[in-house]
Amino acid sequence: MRAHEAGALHGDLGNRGPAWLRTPEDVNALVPQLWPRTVTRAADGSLQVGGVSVTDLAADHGTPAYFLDEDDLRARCRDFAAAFAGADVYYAGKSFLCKAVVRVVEEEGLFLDVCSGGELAVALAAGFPPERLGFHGNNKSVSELRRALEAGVGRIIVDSFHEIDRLSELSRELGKRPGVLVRVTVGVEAHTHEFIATAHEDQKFGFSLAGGAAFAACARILDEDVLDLRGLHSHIGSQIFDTSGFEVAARRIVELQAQIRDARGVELPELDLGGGFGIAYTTQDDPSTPGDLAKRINKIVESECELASLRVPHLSIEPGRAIVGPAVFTLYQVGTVKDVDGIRTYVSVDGGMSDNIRTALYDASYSATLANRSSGAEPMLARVVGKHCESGDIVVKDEFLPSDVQPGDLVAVPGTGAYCRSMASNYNHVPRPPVVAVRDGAARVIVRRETEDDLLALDVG
Ligand SMILES: Cc1ncc(COP(=O)(O)O)c(C=O)c1O
Ligand SMILES: N[C@@H](CCCC[NH3+])C(=O)O
Repeated sequence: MRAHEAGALHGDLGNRGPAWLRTPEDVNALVPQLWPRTVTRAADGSLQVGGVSVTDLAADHGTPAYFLDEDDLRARCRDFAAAFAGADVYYAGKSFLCKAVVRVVEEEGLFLDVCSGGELAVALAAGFPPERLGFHGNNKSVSELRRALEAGVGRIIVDSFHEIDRLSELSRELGKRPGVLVRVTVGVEAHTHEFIATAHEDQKFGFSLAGGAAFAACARILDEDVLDLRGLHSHIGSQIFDTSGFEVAARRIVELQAQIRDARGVELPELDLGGGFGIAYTTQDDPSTPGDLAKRINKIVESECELASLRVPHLSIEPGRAIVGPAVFTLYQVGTVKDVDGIRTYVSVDGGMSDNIRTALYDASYSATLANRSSGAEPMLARVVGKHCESGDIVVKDEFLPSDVQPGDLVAVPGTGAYCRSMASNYNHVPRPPVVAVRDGAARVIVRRETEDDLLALDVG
C-alpha cells in the first residue's frame, strides 16, 4: 500500500504516515529481516557490520557510502545454490555488479547473468568463466553479440526476430554455434510495480506466447540450425512475493515445450524461470526463503512436465535482488532536520535520489535507523530526504527515528544492495558513493567514490 493511499493520520504524533507503520516499542531495535546478518548494535549503541563500527567506517570512507556485508552476500549465494541444487543459479548482475562481486559469485559456484556490453566487460575483466555467463537484452547490438560470441558466452537469451537474424549471421561468420534460450512472454500480470513487471503482453521483452511469436521463434531457430536451441526462458518481473505468478509462468512455458515436442519432435533440455524474488524493505515484507521457493518451483515444473509427458528440463533461475539487496546498507550523515509545522519532519541526508532512485521511480518503501548511537528519545515519524534539487528526492518516505536526531548523526538505510548503486546517477553533479565490503573486522573499498575530477574528466568542452 502506498502512503498517500493509506492516508492515515498518526494521532499520537500528528504526522502523516502509512496505516501499517506502527510506533516502535524500541526505536533502536533492528528488525532482523531488514539487515545484513552481521549487523548488530554495539555496546555504545552504534551499528557495526562485520565487526566494524559504522562510526569508524564513516570516518575512514566518508558518507554517503554503501557497505556490503560480505559474509551475508556469500551466505545468500550459498543458500540459493543449496536450495536449487541441480539447477543453475545465475546471479543477475544488473542488480549490482563490480569485479569483487563477480569473484564472490564465481567462488560460490553461481552462474552470472549480464545484459549489456558493459556488464559483460566487468564479468570478463574479473575472469568469470564465459561458459557460465548468460547474456540478456531486448536490443543487443551487433558489436555486443560479436563480443559475446568471441568470448564464448554460455547462453544467449534471444529476445526478437531481428536478434535471431543478427546472431545467426554473426555465428556463421565466426563459425560458432552458441547455446540460446528463447525469452517467452507468458502473459502473467505479476503483482509488483508496473515498471518492473515483465511478462504481461504489452511490453518490450520477449516473444509472445499467446500470439504465437514464441513458437515461431523456436521454429525459425530449429529450421536454420545455426544456433543451438537449448530451451525457453521466462522472467515475470521483480520484487515478487506471490509465487503463483511463477507457477502460471511454469505451466504455460511447459505447455509450449510440449507444443514444440509435438510439432518438431524436439524436447528442449533446459528451462530458465528468471529472477524476481522479493526481499524485505520494511516490516511489511515477508519474503520466502530460497528453500521454500525451490520447493514450490521444482514441484510445479515436475508436475507440469509429468502432465505433458516431458522429461523435466534442466532448470535455471536468475535472482539478483534476493542475493545482493539485503547484504548492503547505505550510510548517510544528517545535515538538517526541519519540522514543517504539523505536517512532517524532514531529515536531510548527504545523498539522495542519485544513490537511490527507487523511491522516486517506483514509489518504493525503505526503512532507516539512527546508526551512530542509540537514543532514549521518543520515536518521531520522519521523512528522510536527499540533497538534490527536486522535491521528489526522497530516500525513505516514512520512518520512525528518535526525536533527538540531529545534524552530524548517521542514518543507515538497509536493503540497498540491489538497483541502488547500479542505477545511481550524477544528478546535480553529485559524485556517486563508494561500495565498501566489510568482513571479519576489515573493510575494503571495492568501488571507489567518484570524485569531482572524475566528473570533470568527462567534460571535455
Ligand atoms: C531477465 C531478468 N532476469 C533476472 C532479473 C533479476 O531480477 P531480480 O533482481 O528481481 O531477481 C531481471 C530483472 O528484473 C531480469 O530482467
Ligand atoms: N530496477 C528495478 C528492477 C528491474 C530489474 C531488471 N529487470 C528495481 O529497482 O526494482
